[in-house]
Amino acid sequence: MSDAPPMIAYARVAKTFGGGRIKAVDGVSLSVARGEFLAIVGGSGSGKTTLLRLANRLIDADAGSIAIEGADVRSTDPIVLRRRIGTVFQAGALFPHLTVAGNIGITPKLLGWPAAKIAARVDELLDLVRLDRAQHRGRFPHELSGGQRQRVGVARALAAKPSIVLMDEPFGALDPLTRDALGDDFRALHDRLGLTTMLITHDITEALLLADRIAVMRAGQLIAQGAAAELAHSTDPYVAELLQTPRRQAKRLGELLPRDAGT
Ligand SMILES: Nc1ncnc2c1ncn2[C@@H]1O[C@H](COP(=O)(O)OP(=O)(O)OP(=O)(O)O)[C@@H](O)[C@H]1O
Repeated sequence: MSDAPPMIAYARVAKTFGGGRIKAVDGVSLSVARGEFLAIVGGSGSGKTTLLRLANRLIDADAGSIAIEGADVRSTDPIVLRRRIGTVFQAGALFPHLTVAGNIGITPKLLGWPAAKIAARVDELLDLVRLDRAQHRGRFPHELSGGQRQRVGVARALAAKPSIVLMDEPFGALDPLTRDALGDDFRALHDRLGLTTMLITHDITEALLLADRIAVMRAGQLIAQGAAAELAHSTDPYVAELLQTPRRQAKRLGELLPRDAGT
């Protein structure tokens, strides 16, 4: 066992809004190991986005602490934090007036990289997210499909070589096939680059298929966490309910698409 601290560690974290009336995050303790892919699932308003925003200090916790590689985020310069943490949000989060190259290069530009180095990095990232360089570099976001926009969003998040990627429903607005392909591609990138990823999704099937571990949020609380097989043994009724749909679908699809069909 390594003594290295977790990449991300939440300890009894709480965050309220509305003068304390809304407990968005309510006493959450959660560790994410280096190289781990963690999915956060839960209903609307359960605190998923708030949990993610606390990690890169878009908002600050009211109680508890959050550490990145053992260092409290409150004592880390937010600029340094955002360089180490890439973020990908829902479709449409690109700057509409900037080209693909402009969008991908924005963080390196803010960090003062020379133009030639930014251009080389943009091309490298276009390759990484499997978009043809010449075809896409000069396009504007409105000239791209939803899936291409999200690939640019991933490239932008990776531009300054972060070790952590936070994703908030990144594939939510896409058609199922594009969503599936993008999810698989990102998972491969996560593995190849040795990233640590936290991904929010409403879709428990997506979480089960992509993540190493799943954290289940409900009313601001973390009610369960574990790999698929561990969640399958949870006695929590909400977790059981969440797993019902993928179980039913898997059974039905297994019946509709028998392995030996057509042979
Ligand atoms: N800036 C804010 N001001 C006031 N209330 C907020 C703010 N941000 C979040 N909330 C409230 O905190 C709770 C948790 O919100 P959060 O966005 O974290 O949930 P979520 O699980 O990400 O939801 P969704 O899946 O719908 O995006 C909700 O009741 C929400 O209305």
